[in-house]
Amino acid sequence: MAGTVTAEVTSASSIMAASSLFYFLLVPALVLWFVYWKLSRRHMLELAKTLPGPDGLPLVGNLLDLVGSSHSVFKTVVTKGEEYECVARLWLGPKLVVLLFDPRDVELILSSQVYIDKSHEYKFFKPWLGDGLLISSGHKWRSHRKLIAPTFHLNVLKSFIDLFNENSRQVVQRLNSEVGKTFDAHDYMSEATVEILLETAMGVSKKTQDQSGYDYAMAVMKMCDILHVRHRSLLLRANWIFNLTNYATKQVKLLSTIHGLTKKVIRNKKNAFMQGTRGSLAQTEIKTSEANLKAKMESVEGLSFGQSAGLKDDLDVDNEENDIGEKKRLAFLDLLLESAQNGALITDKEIKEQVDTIMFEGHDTTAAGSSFFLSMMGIHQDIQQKVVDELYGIFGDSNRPATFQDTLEMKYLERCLMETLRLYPPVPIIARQLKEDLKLASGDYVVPAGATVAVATFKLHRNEKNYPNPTQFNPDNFLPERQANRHYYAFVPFSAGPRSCVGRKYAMLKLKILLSTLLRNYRIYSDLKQEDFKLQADIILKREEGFMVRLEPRQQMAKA
Ligand code: HEM
Repeated sequence: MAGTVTAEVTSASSIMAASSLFYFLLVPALVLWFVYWKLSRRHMLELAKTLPGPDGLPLVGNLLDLVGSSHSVFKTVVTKGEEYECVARLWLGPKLVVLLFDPRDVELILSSQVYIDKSHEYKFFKPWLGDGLLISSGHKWRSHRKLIAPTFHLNVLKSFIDLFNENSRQVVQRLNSEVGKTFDAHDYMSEATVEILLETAMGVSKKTQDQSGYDYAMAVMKMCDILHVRHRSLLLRANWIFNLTNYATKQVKLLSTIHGLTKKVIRNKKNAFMQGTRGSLAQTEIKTSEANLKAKMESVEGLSFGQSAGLKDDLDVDNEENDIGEKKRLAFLDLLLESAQNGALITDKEIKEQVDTIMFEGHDTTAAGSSFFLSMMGIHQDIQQKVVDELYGIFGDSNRPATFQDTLEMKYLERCLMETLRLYPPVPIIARQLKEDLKLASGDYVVPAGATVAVATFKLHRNEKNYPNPTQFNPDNFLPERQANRHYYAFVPFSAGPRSCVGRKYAMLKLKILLSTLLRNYRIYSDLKQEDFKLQADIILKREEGFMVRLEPRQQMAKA
């Protein structure tokens, strides 16, 4: 008995000794780690001190500015940003974020092959988009970009024109039930853009779609809200804390809707492949002889975004690399499935990630862009009339579908679209992680390695030096002569350089057909003015109150 007690006492005291040794070692280990952490950040802190920026509180920095509703945060950031002309430094807890607003600095970031990695904030997309084009880096990004960019080549896009027209007419029919009422145009634009993507890039016909694009679009919107909350909250950035919250449960549910659709799309397409229906939508044989290369280059220039304003288009770099020799052009999902069958280019998991990426990037951005465009037309009746006059010049009283040539003639409509993307860029922030110091061109500043650099397109596009009276909706900002005198990086709604948007020609062609069809059929009104917009600081720029407009049918497009 006495022996047992002695043994217990001995074992208890050895546990105590071990735990005191643990604490004895833990404290110096923590101190050492803290000293190392401090020293490793010294360079960053010293350089950060030289950058202009609002004062913050100890430990949390400027995080309190990000507390509140999406709209109030947006307003606070925009108001505080007014003080800073080219660059502003923010501390989000220990995280250094440097916002750039000067085109010369924006060029250094976006045109670079070095500052090419996305910032840590993009990792919250991972459960949704995996290692898709938007967030991947290094060899994987490069090889997949090379594979995917040509699937949005002009010759593929031209084969989508009938589907763009057909879907646009269906939107016109659906909108018939809203005539005379005030309603949120974004709901219709979201549904339409999802369905158009499914039929074109994914090549899945309407008959095989048994789930509405609307459910998918709504789930995407709610997912973006969750990601945005995580961007703003220091606590929710940690996965282990996030996973304990209600947000994580919601995310699982939303992802099951989102992935449910994309999995079904791939399954349907694979079945069609097995049955021998390959590349049914967009397969085009192209012989790149010298003569048709010339013709092709001319037509590509004809569909650069901003063709009427003479903007250069760095997408051609992607396509030039792939333009050598004789080629078979396939639409996006056809090409990915064929590449997977032919060998090692892409795995099933990677196909799924790219489909999720294109479905997201391809619909939410264009839904926002088209909804802002309709709002602008509703507010600026005189400008709407000018667009309609142009369309009358092209189509007369006919309600025939638009051809590719027609879209080239929609020069004023295109200017209105670009002006919309200037004032309301659907992607209001583009962020990169700096692995090396960056010397800015706008002033004597160096942004240190380790910082997140964010191109704030919203503010960049409203710089008075580049756009006189910058908050006014003025499509003439995109007259060729005005554009020629402006820095190329003063307008980057699709980003620019090696990581620019692969879908921008697709977006421009689709938007021109969709929006011209809507304007040929309806006159649009808005009771709210631009000053009334409650813009939301979201992943994709939105209006908190919705995109409220009213419609009246146009009997014909005759001049007013
Ligand atoms: C008005 C419409 C659109 C706008 C304003 C837009 C804007 C952008 C921007 C700013 C980026 C860079 C994002 C970043 O670096 O964080 C981007 C990338 C991307 N966009 Fe778009 N986009 C639009 C439409 C589309 C469409 C229709 C597609 C596909 C069908 C698409 C596919 C992509 C992809 C895959 C990327 C990632 C490219 C890469 O990192 O290599 N986008 N887009």
